[in-house]
Amino acid sequence: MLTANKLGKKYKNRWALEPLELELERGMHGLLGPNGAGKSTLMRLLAGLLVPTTGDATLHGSSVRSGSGVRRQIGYVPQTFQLFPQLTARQWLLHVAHLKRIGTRQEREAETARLLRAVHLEAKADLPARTYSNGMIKRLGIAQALVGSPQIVIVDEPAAGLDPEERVRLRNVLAELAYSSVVLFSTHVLSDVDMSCNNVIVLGGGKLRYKGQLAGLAEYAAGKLWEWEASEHEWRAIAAEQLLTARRTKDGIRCRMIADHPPNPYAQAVIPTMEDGYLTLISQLTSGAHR
Ligand SMILES: Nc1ncnc2c1ncn2[C@@H]1O[C@H](COP(=O)(O)OP(=O)(O)OP(=O)(O)O)[C@@H](O)[C@H]1O
Repeated sequence: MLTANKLGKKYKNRWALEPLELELERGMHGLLGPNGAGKSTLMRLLAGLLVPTTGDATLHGSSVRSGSGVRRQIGYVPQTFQLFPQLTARQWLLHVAHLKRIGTRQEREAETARLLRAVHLEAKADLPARTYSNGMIKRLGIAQALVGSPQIVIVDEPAAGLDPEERVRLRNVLAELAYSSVVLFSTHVLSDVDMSCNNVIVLGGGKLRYKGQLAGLAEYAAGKLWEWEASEHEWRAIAAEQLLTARRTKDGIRCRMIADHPPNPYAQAVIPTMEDGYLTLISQLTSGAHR
């Protein structure tokens, strides 16, 4: 189990991440939060790549910064992943396996073949990386983090810049890993969390705002989500940022809005999704209600 105990990071006088407590068990954990919320800071602290200002992160009781034994149990994939464009995926993974001191050449070759299969890169394994799509490069980034079978896999924004097909492929790769490892990934794509995670962590303004089951996030919007059919005139009178969605229908414009009270007599309360709950929580932060 990966545990954060009063884990926090300050730059000068400002908390990038206020001290928080977390316990991550095997499975998929989504990390959400607006830009600057502290997601990368948290992930780098958990991966042992940043020195915390307070507290520590531990894996089965040992600090993630206590040495190479623990470090080898944590695979980290940064937002942008640099590789040598002339190397093939196979050459790159063999090189990483060598750096991670994986046994004999034969063992390194077997590990490389296993990982190429795991991230579905076998067909392109012997082509230079400069010929790869963004999605393939991300999958290679994940494969290199998996060399040596770490128990913890931390991925910073795996979905960024990928087309929907590659996103699904990558999500499935992570979901397969989560059968046997702790997988933590950050994203701005709520549907990726909705489709693959049971557990979610929400950061906002450097603070932990929510941790728990995905279903619990929807509760933030319970009784606050309204829908109604507006005329074009009414719709134009509502500030765009107040609406979650506005969809043209044959009778007008179907508006969806978060508000403490019905915005008009025709608005009906609707059952919120996890995305509605997340947006409600974040809108409370920006309005100051949850500071
Ligand atoms: N090296 C640093 N020096 C000073 N401030 C930093 C440093 N790294 C991060 N910060 C600040 O800490 C806060 C959290 O940054 P972080 O990168 O963790 O956010 P994030 O949630 O990952 O954002 P994004 O979604 O934009 O990637 C931000 O206000 C950022 O400016």
